[in-house]
Amino acid sequence: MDHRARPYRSVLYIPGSKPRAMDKARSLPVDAIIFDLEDAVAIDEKATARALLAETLAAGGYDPRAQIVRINGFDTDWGAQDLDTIATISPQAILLPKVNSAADIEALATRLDARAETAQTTIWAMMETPLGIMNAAQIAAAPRMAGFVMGTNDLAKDLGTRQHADREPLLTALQLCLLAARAHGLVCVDGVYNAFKDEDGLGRECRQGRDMGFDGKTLIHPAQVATANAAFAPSAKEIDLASRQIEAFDAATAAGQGVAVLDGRIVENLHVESARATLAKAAAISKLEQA
Ligand SMILES: CC(C)(COP(=O)(O)OP(=O)(O)OC[C@H]1O[C@@H](n2cnc3c(N)ncnc32)[C@H](O)[C@@H]1OP(=O)(O)O)[C@@H](O)C(=O)NCCC(=O)NCCSC(=O)C[C@H](O)C(=O)O
Ligand SMILES: [Mg+2]
Repeated sequence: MDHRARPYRSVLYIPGSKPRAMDKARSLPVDAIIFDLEDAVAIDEKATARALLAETLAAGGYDPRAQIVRINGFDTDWGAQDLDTIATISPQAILLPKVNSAADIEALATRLDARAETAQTTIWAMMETPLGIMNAAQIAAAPRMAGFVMGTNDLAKDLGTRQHADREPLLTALQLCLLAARAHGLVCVDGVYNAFKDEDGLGRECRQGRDMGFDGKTLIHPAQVATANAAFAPSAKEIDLASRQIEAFDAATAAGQGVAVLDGRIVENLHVESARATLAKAAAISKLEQA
């Protein structure tokens, strides 16, 4: 499936060191999984997590969920070995943490190009450093790029922001990354909500992310999945409006007019494009949930 056509409402991180959690994910209704070898894995567990993850992914059972592996950076003791091990199972996508520039992506792409097993592997970038945010457009345009994941914890740390429920200190960075992702046809998913037992707070942040234009939210616990799936799916009202906009525009076109009027508002070709995208997203979600 084309990476922009598939839903990414819920993108769950799973530590590569936790076999029970990796097993549980085979039955969770998530759109995508990030199998993590980076920050969720303690230093003395890095090697065992890497081997366990390769074995677990080779065993499979995660389709139709999108599967992304977050390796450690190449400036650490583990990044090169992570890639060597994970490459053997032809991963769908590699997520590179703390990306600062297009050169970081090009270096990973060169390593992937050198192996037959990773011919189809795409690259996702963690957008979580001030330099990375400033270089978002060139990173989005780099080879093999398919998606951005906002790393709001690292970003807040580097910026020295205070925590605000409305995330005001982070909004410029979030919007810059969305702009760059959309300009280059990438998926863009929002950062995690750390208080995983606070359903109301998560719901608010998901709605904010959806309003901004994110495709979905990264999650840290299964209890967060339903909230994200609901927030990032087109609502029944949106689906109804989209269908009626298409109908009204088709009728106007048949009558030789370029613009329709529905519920007191104009409907032009660009609105019909959005309406078709809404219906396509709803259909993709329905297909994924039935698979
Ligand atoms: C947050 C947790 C440490 C909580 O763990 P725990 O106390 O074990 O949770 P529960 O007992 O409530 O778990 C219930 C069952 O659910 C399974 N589980 C828990 N978490 C996950 C998960 N992420 N994926 C799949 N399954 C999960 C447990 O195994 C239990 O199963 P069972 O026993 O069979 O019923 C824990 O949730 C956790 O470790 N979460 C992931 C944390 C993580 O990945 N952090 C790194 C990513 S966030 C990040 O790095 C952001 C970014 O880089 C930035 O800068 O912002
Ligand atoms: Mg991070």
